[in-house]
Amino acid sequence: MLLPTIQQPEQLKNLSVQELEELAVEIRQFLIEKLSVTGGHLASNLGVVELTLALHYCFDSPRDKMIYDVGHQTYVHKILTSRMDKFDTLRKHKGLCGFIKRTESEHDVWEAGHSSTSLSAAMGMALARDLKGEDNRVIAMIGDGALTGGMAFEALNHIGHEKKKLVVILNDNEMSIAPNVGAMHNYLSKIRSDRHYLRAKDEVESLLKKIPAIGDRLAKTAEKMKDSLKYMMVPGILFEELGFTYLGPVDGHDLNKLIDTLTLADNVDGPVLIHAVTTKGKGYHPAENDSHKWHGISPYKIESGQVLKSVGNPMYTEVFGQTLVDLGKQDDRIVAVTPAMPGGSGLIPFSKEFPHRMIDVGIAEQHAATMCAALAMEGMKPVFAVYSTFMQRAYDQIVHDICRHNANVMFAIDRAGFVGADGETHQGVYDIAFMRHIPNIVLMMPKDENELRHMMYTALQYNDGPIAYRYPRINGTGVALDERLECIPIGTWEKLTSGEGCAILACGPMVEVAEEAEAMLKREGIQVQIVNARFLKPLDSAMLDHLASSGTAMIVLEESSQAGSLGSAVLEYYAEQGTHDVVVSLMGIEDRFIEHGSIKEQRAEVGLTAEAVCTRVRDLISPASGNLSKRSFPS
Ligand SMILES: Cc1ncc(C[n+]2csc(CCOP(=O)(O)OP(=O)(O)O)c2C)c(N)n1
Ligand SMILES: CC(=O)[C@@H](O)[C@H](O)COP(=O)(O)O
Ligand SMILES: [Mg+2]
Repeated sequence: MLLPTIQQPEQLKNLSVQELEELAVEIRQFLIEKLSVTGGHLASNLGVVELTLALHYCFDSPRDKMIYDVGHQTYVHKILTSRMDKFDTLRKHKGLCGFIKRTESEHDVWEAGHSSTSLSAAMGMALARDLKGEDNRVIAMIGDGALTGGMAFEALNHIGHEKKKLVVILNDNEMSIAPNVGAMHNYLSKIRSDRHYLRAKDEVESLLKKIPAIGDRLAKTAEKMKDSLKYMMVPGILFEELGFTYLGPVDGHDLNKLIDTLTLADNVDGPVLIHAVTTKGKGYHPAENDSHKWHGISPYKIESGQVLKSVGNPMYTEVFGQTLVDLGKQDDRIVAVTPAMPGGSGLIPFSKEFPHRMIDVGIAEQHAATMCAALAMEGMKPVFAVYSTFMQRAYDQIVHDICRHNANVMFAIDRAGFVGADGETHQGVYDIAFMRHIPNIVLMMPKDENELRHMMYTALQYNDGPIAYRYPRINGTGVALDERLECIPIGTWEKLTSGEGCAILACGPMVEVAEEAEAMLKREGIQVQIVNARFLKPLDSAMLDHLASSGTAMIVLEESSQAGSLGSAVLEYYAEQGTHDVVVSLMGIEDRFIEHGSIKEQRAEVGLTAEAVCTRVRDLISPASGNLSKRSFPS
């Protein structure tokens, strides 16, 4: 066994290619075994074993900067950089991060989680290197999916212009999470698969070499012919025209070829793009067969590939997906738009029912948002189905193209709140803050999956501009689903208890936390009232005025950034109303990034628990509290 002997990447340089190949087998076995217990991004990592070995064999990390796009495919990098023994804690609370993490290793030089940033980072590091007069290499590994992200094209454009020495490894496995889409994908497929195309290229090149330079006029003709033939035959001409030296396509599992190609690339002065062709899920049959499912996988049985699904009520995402099918049958104006997340967003049923009305635009949130605005302006009812965290990419398009046009776009914001194992790069905790201040937007969050369905129906009937509903990455509550859907009056909250006493204004899954706290406090003889603050914009001003006039102390309980979200909106409201003798205590997420772990652990870490709510209520109502001194600013 070679793997246990590898503590540092430089040890690879002493191995023969055959030994590297043996190491690749051991690494795959290690990944398959470890992730059968922890879960994680198995397919992507199985696909980059040889690429990562060749990278560390040919270059010298951390002096040479290795930048991984998204960073979900860095388990092999972590194995080779002394973290093998931590894989039992992969994506666990305070354990090994599932993405690149600078605090874990000096070899982790660029963190991500969101796609398509690697080329910009590579350009920045190459520019800094040259300005400092240093000579380290800069290598970025980007997948074919990540290459569909607009940022990647911005960076390609700039890199090709500046012609800095750097290497881009395009890991082309034909897959994003789902099968990849787009014209770039089709172009790469042509290069990858047209063997005739490649054979012809050799013949053409040998022909071109035979054309003697005869006299100036003919020589110019020959040159033009060479260019046009090259244009037709040389694969990767697109990248060549952008200023890169294109090398490939090369078998991304052939270590000999990879090492030769990386060595060749290292001798090119200027930007090089290596087109590596790989198989996502390589080496594990279930993952190779269905790399969409095995992109991000739960624990599984190795022999059968049976996933050990956690039991529980249907996820909110599932209820969303099924309800959208029902609504889609009633209204053929509905078009679902997803930036590369058809599976994760629950849109597969809708795409099967309405293949022409589910549009996957690739990893292109900005394009998706603006396209939705135009769809709406042409009378369609677009659903922009997007994870909260990835919607951050489209902030300007939401302001400039959707809300300013007051376009009837419906936002289905999934993964709202803590997301668990993906951690800080994926937490859906900022969208209330960055959406509620945009004019014309209506923003809702249901207390359960039944209310989600009513909100989806409300959004469909709403024709006064953009309207959004946000829902979490958790199982539903199991509440019965109404057959008949009705509109919820815009801007109305829901009083869930008849009692008086301290009011807990809770949204989304925090309603359940509030109900748990209410039961605990009742046993102490303390009454609280619970309000389902299901509209984040507009607020229920009548309810807020009533609470203030009755002198009720309030707690705003939300699984989102405390700064700028619902709690801030309530404080702003009272300030604008000149209501100064009101007590509002905020319970949200403090001003820091919350790392990976379970959602339960993340909530506990920031005090979004029933116990913490009870403590806050007791503090608020205790005689010593002196209400006014308790006017609460974000804690
Ligand atoms: C901005 C953004 N949108 C969506 C995602 C979700 N996402 C994570 S990995 C991935 C596909 C990446 O495909 P590729 O780059 O080809 O990597 P592979 O997994 O195929 O190796 C997507 C869409 C993301 N991380 N960032
Ligand atoms: C790496 C990445 O961004 C995606 O794979 C993401 O992890 C998917 O998240 P879900 O598992 O919540 O769909
Ligand atoms: Mg891919």
